[in-house]
Formats: sequence, C-alpha cells, structure tokens
Amino acid sequence: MTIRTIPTLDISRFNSDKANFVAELGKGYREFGFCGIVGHGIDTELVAKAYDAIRTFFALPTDVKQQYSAANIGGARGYTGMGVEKAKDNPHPDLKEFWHVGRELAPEQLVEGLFPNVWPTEVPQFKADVYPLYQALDDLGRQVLSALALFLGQDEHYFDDKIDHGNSILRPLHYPPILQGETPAVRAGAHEDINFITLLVGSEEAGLEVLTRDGEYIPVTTIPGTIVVNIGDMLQRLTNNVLPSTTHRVVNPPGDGAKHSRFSVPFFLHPNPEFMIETLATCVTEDNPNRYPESISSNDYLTERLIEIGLIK
Ligand SMILES: O=C(O)CCC(=O)C(=O)O
Ligand SMILES: [Fe+2]
Repeated sequence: MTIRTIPTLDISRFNSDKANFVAELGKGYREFGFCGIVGHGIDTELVAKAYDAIRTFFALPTDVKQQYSAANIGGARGYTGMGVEKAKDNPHPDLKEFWHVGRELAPEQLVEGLFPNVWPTEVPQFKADVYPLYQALDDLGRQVLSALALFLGQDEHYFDDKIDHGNSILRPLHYPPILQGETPAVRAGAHEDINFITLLVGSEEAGLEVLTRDGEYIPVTTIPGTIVVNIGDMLQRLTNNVLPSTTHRVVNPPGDGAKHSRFSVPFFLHPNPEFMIETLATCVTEDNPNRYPESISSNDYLTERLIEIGLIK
C-alpha cells in the first residue's frame, strides 16, 4: 500500500514552465484541495522572526493576553482565548488560542467588515516582526491565484483587483500542551476554511490531516519551508466546486507528544468585502450546471460563517 500525500510543487516554475505548472497545480487541487508550495522565495529568517514574536506573545499570562480580546468584533483583530472557536456543527470548542492580524489600511479605507489592527505592547517587536509575514503571504497568495485563474480559463490577472483590499487575516495559532488526558475536544475539529485560499506556515509540525475523496484522513507532512495552500469555501463557490474546499483537522498527538505546544500560522486570503461571489461562467458545463444561482457578497458570506463557528453571537 502506498501512503498518499498531497502534491508539492515549485512555484518558480510559474515563470519558467507556466503551462505545465498550471496544469499540475490544478490537478493537485482537483484531487486534494491542498498542495504544498516550495520555491516561493519567502525568507526563512522572516518566518523565524515572526515565530519568535508569536511564541513570546503566547507565553504571556492569560490575563495580559485577554486585554487584547475584542469579542465585540468577533475577535476579528487581536486575541481570542481558549474555548471560543469551534468547528461548525461541533459542540466542543477547539483546544487553541490565536491572534488575528488584518491588513494595514488608512482610516478612510476601513469599509464595512475591516478593522484597525491592535498590537501587543508587551512584545514591542511584534508588528515589525509579524506584519512582513502578512505581506509575504498576501503576495504569494496572489501568485497562486494567478496560476489558478489560468487553470480556470480566466485572464492571469483576473483576481488582482478582487483581492487588493481583501479582509485577509494572518492567524498565529497556539495549541497548548494537553494535560487533562482523555478529552473529547481536539486541537482543531474537522472543518473547511471560509475564504478564497489559505496559506499555512508551520506544516512541518505534525498534526494536520486532510480528508481524501475516499473518505480517509491523510497526514500532511512537509519538508521545512513548504507552505501548504488550500482552497476555501468562497473559491469553491466561485468556481462551482471545480476547485474543492477540503475538510481538514488538527489531531491531538498520541502519548507524550500531547504535552508539547504546537504553533502554526495560517493566512486566510479573502476577496474584497464588496466582491460579489457569482459563479464563473467558465466553470459551468452540461455535466456541472450552476450550483449557486444566487450571488452573495464576500462580507455577507463571512458574517454568516462567523456566526456558525461561534466567533460572532
Ligand atoms: O494549525 C494548522 O495546521 C491548521 C489550522 C487550520 O486549519 C485553521 O486554523 O483553519
Ligand atoms: Fe483550516
């Protein structure tokens, strides 16, 4: 039996070997909804610095971290503690705490659904060390979407003006040691992401599993430096399920492994809040008729889902 795993592709081939790269990337997403991306040029030093700042923040006492909780805006910026977010339709909250960094915008650009960032003063270098990772992943996400635009029969730059002020979120995550023994709760319950695409830094730490088309979970194991990129619900909807949003989860490690923290940093790339998600004509065929005749704005879609996962009451 062969152990199946998600494909990993070198994105520098988007310049040197475009047609084949686009075809292979599209095939990977059609089959798994997930691909590993290497050759992206994101500096390991930049990632290491962001991780240092993130670890320093999560090591602070809970009451200090809690000062940065903004439950009134669904934790859209700043800190969200343990016991808040749960996977849709799951009664047990996930075993995780996280911080949300949004796009840095001028006050007049803060349209509906967008909020100013907050930064933890206890970690003075947090913004300088973490925001560059936001920018690097935003840029890499744009490149992945350019390749996907070609795969979908659109112009290479189709997505550019639909994501330039997207409500994209960088989410440093901390899964604390699990000390209570047997628990029905998991680090992250089975879910699909809401946004266009997610770019995940930190997948070399075990725990992430992806549901295959055969209904089996397979671990995502990558070599250091790989950025795992998956399709979210908004892109699935835009593409009439041609690109599938795939269920995934983070399992509790067996044995003593559970006594260690796990860190990861997903970047949820969102379309602009006013973008209308309306099925792409190039994704409708006789065999795949339009599954979503009604369009919805990306901000309304997001709000619906944040209520379902417990972040907005
Ligand atoms: O921590 C991970 O590896 C994945 C996290 C995740 O799936 C999410 O936050 O949506
Ligand atoms: Fe996820």
